[in-house]
This record gives sequence, structure tokens and C-alpha cells, in this order.
Amino acid sequence: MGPELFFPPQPDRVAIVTGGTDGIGYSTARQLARLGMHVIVAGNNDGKAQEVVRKIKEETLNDKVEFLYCDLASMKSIRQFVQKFRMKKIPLHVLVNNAGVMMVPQRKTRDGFEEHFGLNYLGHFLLTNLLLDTLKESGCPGRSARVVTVSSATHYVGELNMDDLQGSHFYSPHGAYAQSKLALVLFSYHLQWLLVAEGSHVTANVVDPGVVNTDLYRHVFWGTRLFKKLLGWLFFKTPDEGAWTSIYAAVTPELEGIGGRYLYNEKETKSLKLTYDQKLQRQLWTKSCQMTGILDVTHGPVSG
Ligand SMILES: NC(=O)c1ccc[n+]([C@@H]2O[C@H](COP(=O)([O-])OP(=O)(O)OC[C@H]3O[C@@H](n4cnc5c(N)ncnc54)[C@H](O)[C@@H]3O)[C@@H](O)[C@H]2O)c1
Repeated sequence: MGPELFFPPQPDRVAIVTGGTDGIGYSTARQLARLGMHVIVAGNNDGKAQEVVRKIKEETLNDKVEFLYCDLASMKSIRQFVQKFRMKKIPLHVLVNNAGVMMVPQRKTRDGFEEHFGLNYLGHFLLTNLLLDTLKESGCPGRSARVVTVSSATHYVGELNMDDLQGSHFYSPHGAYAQSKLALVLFSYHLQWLLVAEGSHVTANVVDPGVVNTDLYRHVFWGTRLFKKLLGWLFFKTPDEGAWTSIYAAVTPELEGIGGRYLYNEKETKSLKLTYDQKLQRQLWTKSCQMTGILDVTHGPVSG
């Protein structure tokens, strides 16, 4: 069953999906294309890109699908991506912050940040902020632009160590992943707060896709091929099922003008209590502005 059975066509809308070459992101990009959207697959997987675009176009008969290189582990690459996107002079109605890595060995992004925090969280923080003006220009009353951020149930066991966000003193791959996913929830809630304060026609929601059979688990110690295959087959969602909540958040009329939600299986769910702490949200936002070198939007415009 395709999304066109559940959601209205979206032929005049433009979406960016990060990590759209694989797993949940690929399914998200494909299904948004099925709804007629102009879909920009943002990824660092140059090798796969053309094949992915060709496959999506072929299956959806939608020609408005393209790949734009964006390495979320590099702020320079994110800025170049935004520049290239702006040069297209097209609107942006949906941004799906989907890309991510999980439980990778301790390593750093090009800018020297711990990879989970730097790529999963800070990369999307910067990308969203740089695209915010375009999103605001593209949303209108009754047809808001939407930021959909993919977090995880792992955020429930996450801790935010404000004094050591990079895990310099203590690093665990699981803790670092959980922290990045927790940071994304705090980010999405604060973003929504800012958008409402400004009276803009943009909403921000955060989703949990569930446990999905993708390559994300490649670094997990029990992720031997056979065991993962068996687990995946028995218990995990398929990537199409995993993408469903992202697609719902991106297009459902039920969420028109509604943000600040944590969605699981298309339903509003409570996130970790800590994520509702507005002081913490604000603290993380300010620190993230400093780390990414952008001006704090609450005090002034975001630099391009
Ligand atoms: N699979 C699950 O069970 C599960 C559960 C909860 C949350 N999630 C979240 O869903 C999202 C998608 O994960 P998935 O399961 O499809 O995994 P996946 O490994 O199949 O896809 C991850 C995507 O991120 C991209 N990516 C990785 N590094 C990047 C970089 N430096 N720059 C740009 N893109 C980069 C990859 O190329 C890939 O397209 C992730 O944010 C993940 O944390 C997944």
C-alpha cells in the first residue's frame, strides 16, 4: 500500500531528506516522491546516489528527484550543500533530518566533534538553521513548512553531559548515540518554541521510527550477519514501515500547524521527562550555536 492511499498528493512541494540513499531515508525519499514531491536526496554516498535517484524516478514516475552531496560530518560540506540548494531558487516545504550513525568506534567529524554528537545532532542543527529562512519563506497560513527530525527510543536512556558533550573524559558508543538522539529531541522542541514565538508558518516535530531492519546496526557487537538477519526478519520493521512516521509527520493534514510533538507509530507519545526542560533546551541551543559558529536566532538572524 502506497502513501497516496493515505495522504493528499504533494506535487507543488519540495523536500530534502538527509541520508536518503539508504534504509529509512531511502524509503522516506521514495514515498515522498510517490506523492509527487520534488525530492532532494542529501547524502555523503556519492557512489550510490545516481542509482538511487534512477530507481526512485523509475518506480515513482516522478522526474523531480535529485541528489545533492552533503556530508553531515563536515560543516563546510553542509554550508556548500545549502549554497547549492539556494542557487536552485526553489522553496523548501519539508526538511527530514534523518541521517545518522550508531555505535561507531570513538572518532571525530572533520570539525573535531565526537561523531555521534557532531554528525547526528550538530550537523542537523546547522543544516536546519541555515535552511530556516527558506522554510519560513515557503510556509504559509494553512500550509506550513515542516521540519521532521528522526530520533530514537534510545533517547530514553540518554544523558546529556553538558560539561563533556564530546565524551572526552568517558566514551561509550551506546551512550554517545543515546546522547545525540536525546539532543535531537531537545533541539526539535526548542525549534518549535522559537518558530511559534516568531509566528512563522513552520512546524517542528520529532519522530521515533521504531526498530527497523537497516544497516544502522553494522557496528553493533551482536550484529553478525546471520543473527541480525534472523532478528530483523522476526522482530524488526521493514524500512518502509520505519519510514511511515516520518512521512506522516511530513505530509499529513492532521498535523497542519502542529509542532512540538514526539511521534511514534503516527501517535503523539511522551519523550523523556528531561526533554521538556525548557532551560536545558535553551542551554543546548546556545551551546550548539557557539559550536557551529552561527548567531543565536533568539538574538539575531542566522548567518548563511
Ligand atoms: N534502524 C533503526 O532501528 C532505527 C531506530 C531508531 C532510530 N533510527 C534512526 O533512523 C535514521 C536512519 O537510520 P537507518 O536505520 O535508515 O540507517 P542506515 O544506516 O540505513 O541509514 C543512515 C543514513 O545516514 C547516512 N549518513 C551516514 N553518515 C553520513 C554523513 N556523514 N553525511 C550524510 N549522511 C550520512 C548514510 O549514508 C545513510 O544513508 C537514523 O537517524 C537512526 O538513528 C533508526
